Amino acid sequence: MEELKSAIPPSLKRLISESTVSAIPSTSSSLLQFFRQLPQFHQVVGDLADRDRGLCGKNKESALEFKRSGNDCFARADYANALHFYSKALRDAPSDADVLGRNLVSTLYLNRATVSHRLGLLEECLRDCRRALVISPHYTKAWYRRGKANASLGNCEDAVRDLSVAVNLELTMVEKRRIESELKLYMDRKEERDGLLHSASKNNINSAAEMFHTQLECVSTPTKGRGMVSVGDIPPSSLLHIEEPYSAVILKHCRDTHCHFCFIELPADIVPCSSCTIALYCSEQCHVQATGQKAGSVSKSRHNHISLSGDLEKYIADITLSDFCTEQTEHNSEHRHECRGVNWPLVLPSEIVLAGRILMKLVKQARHIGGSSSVVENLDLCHNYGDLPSDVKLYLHIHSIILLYCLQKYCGSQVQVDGANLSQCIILICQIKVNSIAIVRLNSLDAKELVVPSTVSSFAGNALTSTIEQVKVGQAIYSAGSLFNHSCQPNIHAYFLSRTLYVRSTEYVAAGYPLELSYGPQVGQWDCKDRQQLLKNQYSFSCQCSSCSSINFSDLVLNAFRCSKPNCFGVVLDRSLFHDKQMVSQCPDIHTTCSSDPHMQIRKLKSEEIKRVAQCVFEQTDFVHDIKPGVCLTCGSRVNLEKLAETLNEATQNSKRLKDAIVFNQVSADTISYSLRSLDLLRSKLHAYNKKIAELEDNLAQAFCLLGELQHAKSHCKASMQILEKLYDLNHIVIGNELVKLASIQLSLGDADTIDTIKQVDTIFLLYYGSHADIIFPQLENLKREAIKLVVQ
Ligand SMILES: C[S@@+](CC[C@H](N)C(=O)[O-])C[C@H]1O[C@@H](n2cnc3c(N)ncnc32)[C@H](O)[C@@H]1O
Repeated sequence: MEELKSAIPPSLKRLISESTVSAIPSTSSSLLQFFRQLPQFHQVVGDLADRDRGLCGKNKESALEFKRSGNDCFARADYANALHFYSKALRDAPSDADVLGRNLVSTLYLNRATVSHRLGLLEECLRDCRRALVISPHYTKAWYRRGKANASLGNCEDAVRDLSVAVNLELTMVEKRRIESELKLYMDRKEERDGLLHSASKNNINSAAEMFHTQLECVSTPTKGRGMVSVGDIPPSSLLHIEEPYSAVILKHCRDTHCHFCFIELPADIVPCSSCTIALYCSEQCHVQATGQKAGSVSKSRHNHISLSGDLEKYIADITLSDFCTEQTEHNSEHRHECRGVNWPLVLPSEIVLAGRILMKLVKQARHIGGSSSVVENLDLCHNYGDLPSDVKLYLHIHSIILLYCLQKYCGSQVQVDGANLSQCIILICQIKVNSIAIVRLNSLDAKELVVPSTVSSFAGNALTSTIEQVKVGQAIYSAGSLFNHSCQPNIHAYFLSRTLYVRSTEYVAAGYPLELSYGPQVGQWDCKDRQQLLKNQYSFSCQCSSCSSINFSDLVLNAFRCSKPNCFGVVLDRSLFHDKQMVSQCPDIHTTCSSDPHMQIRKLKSEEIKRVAQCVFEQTDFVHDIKPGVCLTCGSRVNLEKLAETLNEATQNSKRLKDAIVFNQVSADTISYSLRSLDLLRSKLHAYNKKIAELEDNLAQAFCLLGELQHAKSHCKASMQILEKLYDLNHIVIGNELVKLASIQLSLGDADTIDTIKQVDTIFLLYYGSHADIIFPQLENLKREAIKLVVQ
C-alpha cells in the first residue's frame, strides 16, 4: 500500500488533499485512471482478491498435519494442546468436498469431543459429537462418546439410547460386548431424570418488557449537529434504546478469541467457517447468520446392511437431521462475500471490511451500487470529509478503489468501479469513521477463584484481586445509535449483549435535555486538553460539551502539583488547562445556575465540588487572569516545573516498573520498597488528587495482593479510591470497578465490611446495566454469594 501511495504523482496527491466533497468523483476518477495503468496496482489487487493467491482457503494437507499433531498431544495426555490442534485442523479442513473430506471433518469433531470429555468440557463434547453425527449419522464412535458424555452429565436416558445405537452399529464382537456391558451398567442406574440439554442462550432476558416508555427525539443542536433528546423526564437506570447493528465486524486482535458474529468469547468447541480459515463462530446459529450456510453438510448415506429398530432410527434422525437453527428466520450473511479464500478481508483495516459489508448489503437491496439508492442517503449519517487531514483523504481514495475492485471480483458487474461509486464508497468510510461504535465486552479476571479463608492467618497469599477490564471486540454501525452525541460527563451509558446495543440513563434526565454518551474520554480520566486532543484525533471534532466549556474540579487537579509553600494546599497547574482562554470566563456562576436551571441540579454534587474548589482556589486571586502553569492558584507562589519534572522522573520510572512486575508476576520486596519510596515522593510534590498517585496506589494494592499481604493491599486500594471518588462522580462505573477490587480483597481477608462494599457495587452496576448487570458481569453473583457465606459463618 505504501508503494502505491508513493507512486502517485505529487500534483494528483495535492488535488486529493485539497479536495472537497463535491470534488471526490473527479479526484477518485483521476486516481483510478492512474492506478489502472500502474503494474504495482494490479499486483496489489491480485494479491488481495485472486483466489489462487489467497492464504485463507481450506487446505486438506495442513488439516491432516494439525490432526497428526493433535493425535501426538493426545497420546501424551497433553489435552489442552490436542484441543488446540484439532481446532486448527477443523479450520483448515475442507468441509463441503467429497466423502473423504467430510469423513475427515467428522473424525476431527469426534477427536475434539474426546479431548473435551477428558478435560471435563461435557457440553462442548456433546455439541462436537452431534456435529460429527450430522455429517456421518452412523458413526459408531461418535454415538459411543455421546453416550459417555451424557452419562457424565447425568442424562441417563440419552446415555442409554446413544449406547444402544452404538452397540447396534458396532461391527466387531469384542467392541460390541464392551459397549453392551457399559450399557447394562447405565440401564441399571437409569432413573427418570430430565435428559434435556440446556444450551447457553445469550439474550433470553425479556428486555422489551423493561424498556422505559418515553419517546426519544432527534433534534438539531446549535453546536453538535443532530442529537437525541427525550420527550419526557427520565429516571436513572431507565432502558432507553435497544438496537441491532446495521452491520458489524470483528476487530483484528479478537479474531481468534471471539465469535465473529455475536462477539462473545469463543468456547472450546469453536465452529469454523465452512469456506475460509479465518472466521470462527461460537455456534452453528452464528455461522449460519454470518454466512447463510450450514457448517456441516448432512450426509444422506446409510449403512444399508445394518437394520435398526424403528425407535433407534427415529432417535438417529432426531439427533442428526434436525436443523441447527430452525428458530432463525433472517440471515445477515455479512461474511459470505469474504470467505472465498481471498486475502483482502484479512489484510484491509476493519473499517474498510465493514464498508465492504455495508456495500454488499446495499448491493443485495438495490441489485447494484449506484442503482436505485445512494449509499450516503441510505445511511443518513453525518461525515466530515472536508475537515480530514490530507493523508486521510489519500488513504480513503486508495482504499476505496481497492475495496471496490475486490468486491467486483466477487459480484461482477453489480459493482462498477467508477468515479460516482468511488465517491459513495469514500463518503461511506468517512461515515464509518465518525459514526461507528466499538462493541465492548467486560472481561473480569479471576473473580471465580475467590475463596473465603476459614481463618485469616491460614491464608497463604493466593488471593487475587478481581479486576474488570473493557475489551473492544467489534466495530459496528447502529443507524439510530449513531445519533447520540458525545459528552465528557455523559448521562447515558451504552453496552452490548452479543451484538445488540443497549442504552441506559445513568442519572435523572429532564425532558428535552440532551441524551449524551461518552465516545471514550471522560472527566476524571483525562483533563480537558487531553480529552479534546483524543476526540480531535479519533473523531475529528472539537468537543463542545458542557464539561469542556467551563472549569470543573477534576480538570483542575488531575495533573496538578502541590504548592511548595508550607501550609498552603493550593493547586499548581502543570500546563495551561484550556486551548481557549475564553472558556475560563464562561465558567458558570454556580449559585445562580444551580437554583434556576433544573438541568444543573442533576449535577448538584459535582457543582458543589466546583463551588468548593472555586472558593478555595480563587478566593485570594483574580483567577480569570491568573490561571497559569507553575503558579499556585491560592497564594500565587511560583514552582519551577522543569526541576520538579526531573525530581519526579525516577518515581515515574519506578511506577512503570511496578506495573510491568505485576503483568509478569515478578513482584519482589525490592520493587515494592522502591515503589513505596516513590509514592512518598509523589505525595509530597503532586496535588493530593493527582491521578498518578491513584494509579500508583492501585498498582501497590495489586502488588501486595500478589504477595498475599492483604491488609496492605486493602489500605492502598482504599487510598486509590479516595482520589478517584474526587475525580469522578461517586456513582460512576469506574468507582464500581474499583469497589469490585476492594470487595475481593475484603472477602479474602474475611472482612465483615465486604457486604457494604458489595452493596455499593450492586447500586452502581444496577444504575449502569439494570437487570443485565448479572449477565454483563456474572462474577457479581459469585461475590455476593461468598459475602453472604461470610456473614453466615
Ligand atoms: C456519531 S455522530 C453524532 C450525531 C451527529 N451530531 C449527527 O448530526 O448526525 C458524531 C458527530 O457529532 C458531532 N458531535 C458529537 N458530539 C459532539 C460534541 N460533544 N461536541 C461537538 N460535536 C459533537 C461531531 O460532528 C461528531 O463527528
